[in-house]
Amino acid sequence: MNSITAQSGFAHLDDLPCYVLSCGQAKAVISSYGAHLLSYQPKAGTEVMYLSPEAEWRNNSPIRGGVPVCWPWFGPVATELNPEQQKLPNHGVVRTELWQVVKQSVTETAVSIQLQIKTEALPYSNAPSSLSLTLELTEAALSLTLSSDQGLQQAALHSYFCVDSVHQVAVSTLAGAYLDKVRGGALCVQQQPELKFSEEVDRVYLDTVGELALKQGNNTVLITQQGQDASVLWNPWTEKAAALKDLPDLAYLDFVCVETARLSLNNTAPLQLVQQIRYLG
Ligand SMILES: O=P(O)(O)OC[C@H]1O[C@H](O)[C@H](O)[C@@H](O)[C@@H]1O
Repeated sequence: MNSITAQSGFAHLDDLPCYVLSCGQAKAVISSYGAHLLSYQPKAGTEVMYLSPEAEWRNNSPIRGGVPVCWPWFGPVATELNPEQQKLPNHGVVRTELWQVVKQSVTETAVSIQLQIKTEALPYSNAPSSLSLTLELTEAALSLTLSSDQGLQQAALHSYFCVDSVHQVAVSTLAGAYLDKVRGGALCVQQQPELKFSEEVDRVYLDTVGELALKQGNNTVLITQQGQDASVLWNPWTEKAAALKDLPDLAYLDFVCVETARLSLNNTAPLQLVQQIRYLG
């Protein structure tokens, strides 16, 4: 029977408020803390998302792993959004807030939940705004849709995908221009369609296509994106992983981040950012 059930705690994250969605063999777990997807299993025993065994959620910590929601800025806040130069967190303000569940739906073919957060004022605007994340699970795929009636903001679905070994993974199609944050944001061009990992990667791909494929061995995860103007590929590699307190030193081997992002600060259109994840075993 398809269902949505409330659950307290997930993995080692005691008391974390969660919802478990089941659709046929597929299962997803989302927390209302940050509207944070924690797990996606297209079938029993097959986990698609990476969750750090050292992730924390108390004391205002964003959860390391799953799908953090970044909004209304990505990375360090841009000066345009922070004219008073306040000390503001990386990746916006909603990763560590409790969201409200505003809709739930269970049918024979799909299970969905919508979470919403309202803010009275953002650092750069006194206008109230609201943001919602809809998670839809079918037997074939999991979709995350992040929407807001506001433009002029940044947003990202910062997905951590688990891999057997980062050395064995390729992400395609990523040919084209990218900003290399490991090299001070230098504008570079990738000639080949695939990205393989052999060092720290922190790249903002600008010519981003609607469907990316994360391949390893016989498995492929298809990542379909809409509403994005960039895809961010991240793996911290050895030194940065060791420096992150909520990630085991060797955990850089276990995941890659493929992030669907909208980074333009000039886009006035309402936000509608979609990432759909499909596992082909
Ligand atoms: O440690 P966090 O705030 O979660 O950020 C983790 C990473 O997110 C993105 O991938 C950025 O491009 C990286 O520069 C950043 O290090």
